[in-house]
Amino acid sequence: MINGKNISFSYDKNQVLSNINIEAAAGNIVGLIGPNGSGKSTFLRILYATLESQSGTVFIDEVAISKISSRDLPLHLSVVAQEDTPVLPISVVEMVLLGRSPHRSSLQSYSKEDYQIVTNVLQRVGIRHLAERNFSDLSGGEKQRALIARALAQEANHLLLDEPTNHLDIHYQHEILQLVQSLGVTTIIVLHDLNLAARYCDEVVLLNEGKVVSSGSTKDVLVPDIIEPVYRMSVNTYYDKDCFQLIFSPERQA
Ligand SMILES: Nc1ncnc2c1ncn2[C@@H]1O[C@H](COP(=O)(O)OP(=O)(O)OP(=O)(O)O)[C@@H](O)[C@H]1O
Repeated sequence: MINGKNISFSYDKNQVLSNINIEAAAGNIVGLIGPNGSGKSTFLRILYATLESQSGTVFIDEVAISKISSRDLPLHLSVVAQEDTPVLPISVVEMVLLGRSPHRSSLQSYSKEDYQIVTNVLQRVGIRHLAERNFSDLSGGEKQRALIARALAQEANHLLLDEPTNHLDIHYQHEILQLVQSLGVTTIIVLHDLNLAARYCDEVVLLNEGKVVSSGSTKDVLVPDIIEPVYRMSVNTYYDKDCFQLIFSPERQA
């Protein structure tokens, strides 16, 4: 379980999060959605402890994150963040192997099992053929899949993803989210595409201007009355087999 309780945060005097609560129950996928600048990435950074909130607490399986050492945290929590590019040249396989480092001491070399896990996750995200390529030479979508592979190689049972479908073509957007769904890992995922959220998330938390506008089951939150004023778009819903989806059109000018 991942729990953020009463989280507030300001950059200097600019308050960007006010009293945010989120709960991802074991094995659930919770979507964090909201317009540009609503505070999603800031909130996610607080959840993985690269930013410290001025008030509130984050819990991983009911243990306050401040009580988990920085060495142990990656055993519990994998993260795919935005702008996560290595400074030094590194091959794809070396990059994904970094996901295994929390499982060994700094003096230990990677084991046969580590290499096997890395081969498996490269296969699962569809980039096994790129294993020996330089990471920084990959396309945006290939890089994104390598970063997801690294998070999977980490084998933590909690996952935070900041716009993992960024740069991915429509096939891989669905393939990666199906993969995340198949893991059964407790996940909080920032998504801009509300139809992907509708299809793959169990619950969503909708932020606007640093506040929670609505949270709960995906089908209760992603409804026109809630979505239209936040995104200033006209919204209709329809069912694609058993999954509801949204159709957007610009609001008519008066
Ligand atoms: N390092 C920073 N210093 C000061 N202000 C910041 C910083 N990072 C973000 N902000 C501001 O905090 C607010 C929330 O930004 P954040 O990136 O969390 O929003 P977001 O919902 O993830 O946006 P987007 O959908 O555009 O990625 C914005 O007004 C942004 O300008």
